[in-house]
Amino acid sequence: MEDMLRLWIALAGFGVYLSLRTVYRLYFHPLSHIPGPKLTACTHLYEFYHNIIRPGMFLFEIEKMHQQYGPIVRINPREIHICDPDFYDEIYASSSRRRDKDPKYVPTYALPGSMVAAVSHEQHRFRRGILKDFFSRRSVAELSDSVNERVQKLMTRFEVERMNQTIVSLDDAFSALSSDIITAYCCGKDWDFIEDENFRSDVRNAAENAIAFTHISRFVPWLVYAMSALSPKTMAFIMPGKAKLFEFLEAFLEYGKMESYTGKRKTMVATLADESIPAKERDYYRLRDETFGLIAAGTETTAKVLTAASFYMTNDRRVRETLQAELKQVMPTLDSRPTWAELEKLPYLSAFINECLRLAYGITARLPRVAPTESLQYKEYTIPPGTPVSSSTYFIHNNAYIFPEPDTFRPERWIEAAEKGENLKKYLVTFNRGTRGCIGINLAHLELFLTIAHFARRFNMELHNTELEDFRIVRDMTMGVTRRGGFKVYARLSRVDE
Ligand code: HEM
Repeated sequence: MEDMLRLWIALAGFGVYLSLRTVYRLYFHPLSHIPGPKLTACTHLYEFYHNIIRPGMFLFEIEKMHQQYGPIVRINPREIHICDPDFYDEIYASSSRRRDKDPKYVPTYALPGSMVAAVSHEQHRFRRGILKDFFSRRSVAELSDSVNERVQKLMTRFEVERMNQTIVSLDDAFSALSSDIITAYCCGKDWDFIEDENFRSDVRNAAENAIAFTHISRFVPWLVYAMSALSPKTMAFIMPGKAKLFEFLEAFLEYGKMESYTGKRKTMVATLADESIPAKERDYYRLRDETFGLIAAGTETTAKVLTAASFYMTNDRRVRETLQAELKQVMPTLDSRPTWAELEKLPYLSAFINECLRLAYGITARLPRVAPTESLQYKEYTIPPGTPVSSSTYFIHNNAYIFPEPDTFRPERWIEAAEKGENLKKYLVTFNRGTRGCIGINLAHLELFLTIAHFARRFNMELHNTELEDFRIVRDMTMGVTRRGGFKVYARLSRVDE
């Protein structure tokens, strides 16, 4: 009887706590003046339901909130989403202003030792500073020959598939290419996935595992730390793809610490492990997470844009013919080897790549940033310091005011804007912006220009089991997911006439 009484008192106490918390969140919380549904202001369960029970659907709920409440909404008790492209650079500000990551959001990446998961501005700056020279325009340009070598290897492989009239899974092929490029740059050697019969990529499998856990990791953050410490056997049971990659990485980490890539430049791994770095910033978990993060970030994102490119150049004959006609100017024969700089000067190729970047989105997740010491002012709303604020790429790239008929693939929009003196690129945020934006943007551009140019100059395609609907995003699992998972293109290749 006494136990029952205690239980009732405990339940009543909990009920009072929840009621008081609800009243506080609704009427006294520093964000109580921000528009949005009462339910999202009161509880995280709304997001839990729309991201875990209905995996990856919260992004579309945010879209509905904006339709009802306007450009600024409180999407959960402690977070704001702003759908106004002209406010983007305030949220994702450059180095003169401090931007932290949200500690409640970084478990999404399940890589606590990486730069992408560093919460404070200072820790991030330190981690990014170690590697930033590898990704400067000059360093990446020096990498051109080695990237070109791998692109040519893939083209030779495609030539064999063409002669055999095989149906090629282009997304697997591009994933093999991008993971070989970044692994070699990072660790000093690659897995040679391009030569694998099925373009098998353990990086791709690991990324798929990570995507499946992305929202769960955030709601159950201790899982991330528990997973990091799992024995290889247990990890292999829960996340076979990630376990396999970690297994490979161990050997690569050892190799990368000793070997230099070009003879004059150290590998990224060796640089991360250098004795000048404080010991706790170069332990095994830190090296493993950073390397995994670099390889995963450099693989699926780039491969996704290349896959989209292969589809859009085939889906519209006019696009393909315009692209091929322009490419012939710098690639008079199928064996021509234009430089990156020469390709960048081609207006239609550049416009085509921008349009692929727009509709591939990169990351659809909302990527919150925190201004720790600064109040942000959005119209009449003051956002207090310490508030996580975000603006999803998905909404900016689909903004019909900036990109009329946003669902239509139309490279000409970039050329027309340039002719009118409009800076449309300001609204292309596939790589995010500011201090925490993509470090790999130059490398991604190099890969996109070289691969698309050589592929489009040499091959035409007949699509199989692939249509426009396969490129519509139906879920946000950090990466945008379609009805059949990632972007997939199946095609039979044929040769372009000299
Ligand atoms: C088309 C290809 C790519 C796209 C769309 C893309 C997109 C992005 C985005 C949106 C972010 C911000 C993530 C966040 O805020 O949490 C990011 C960060 C990052 N990206 Fe990329 N990326 C691409 C290619 C690459 C490549 C080739 C690399 C090479 C290693 C790379 C490495 C990274 C790293 C390390 C970060 C974390 C940067 C930081 O926290 O300072 N990315 N990328």
